[in-house]
Amino acid sequence: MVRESKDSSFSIICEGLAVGYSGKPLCNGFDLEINNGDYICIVGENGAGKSTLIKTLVGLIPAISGKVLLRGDIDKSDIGYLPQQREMQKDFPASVWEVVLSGCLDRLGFKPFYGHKERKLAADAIRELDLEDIKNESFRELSGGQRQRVLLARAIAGSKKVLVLDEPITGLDPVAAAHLYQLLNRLNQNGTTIITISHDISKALSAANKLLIMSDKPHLASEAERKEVLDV
Ligand SMILES: Nc1ncnc2c1ncn2[C@@H]1O[C@H](COP(=O)(O)OP(=O)(O)OP(=O)(O)O)[C@@H](O)[C@H]1O
Repeated sequence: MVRESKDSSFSIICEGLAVGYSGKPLCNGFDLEINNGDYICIVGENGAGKSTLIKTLVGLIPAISGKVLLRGDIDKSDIGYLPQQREMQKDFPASVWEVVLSGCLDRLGFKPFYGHKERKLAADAIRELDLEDIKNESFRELSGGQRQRVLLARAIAGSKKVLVLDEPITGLDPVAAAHLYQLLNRLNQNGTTIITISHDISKALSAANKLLIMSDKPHLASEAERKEVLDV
């Protein structure tokens, strides 16, 4: 049975959720509740279905069975998504500003153009991620670390409620990766709910309050499992 959280103003609830492709599940149905303020790190072996779960959570692919419910003060447009670097177009012919602004597309509804509100959200995200100096530069000419920051700004412009990040440090050098973790911590401390996949488990875990182990039976790690993962 799904528990209603009284402390949070919203929850993302997986109810008997099984994810996969072409009707074939990668896992058994499982229950999970994500509350606002959570920082969840998804871990598991290669091919376990971590990215598939994330894509199902953000609504890019349908669940095989069960469902994802949004409860409380949240809707689909409140969930910002950062795909894996290898899945996005690196030679996108747009400026940093245009890429960040495009994060507000979902907010436009039936409006044909970006308005003052969307421009302000994009400008705030650019400031927050320290991108003002490069905001007129071409996205395709940036380094991997800069690109990742721009894409994070894009996701934040779309929503600061929930950020779903698929291996956000892929391709980043250790310094850029450390900056990214600091930034995610700051966002989380300021109220953004974060759901991330990371292979750098010890770093991700130092910030995450919940660890979701993706396997045949996806579940939140016990304290003992958490310690075990950290010791590996
Ligand atoms: N579009 C797709 N159609 C069919 N099968 C897919 C598709 N994308 C991924 N798969 C398969 O689903 C399984 C899970 O893939 P997924 O990318 O979710 O795993 P992962 O845990 O994120 O792996 P990794 O740690 O290597 O990134 C893999 O066997 C993969 O080959």
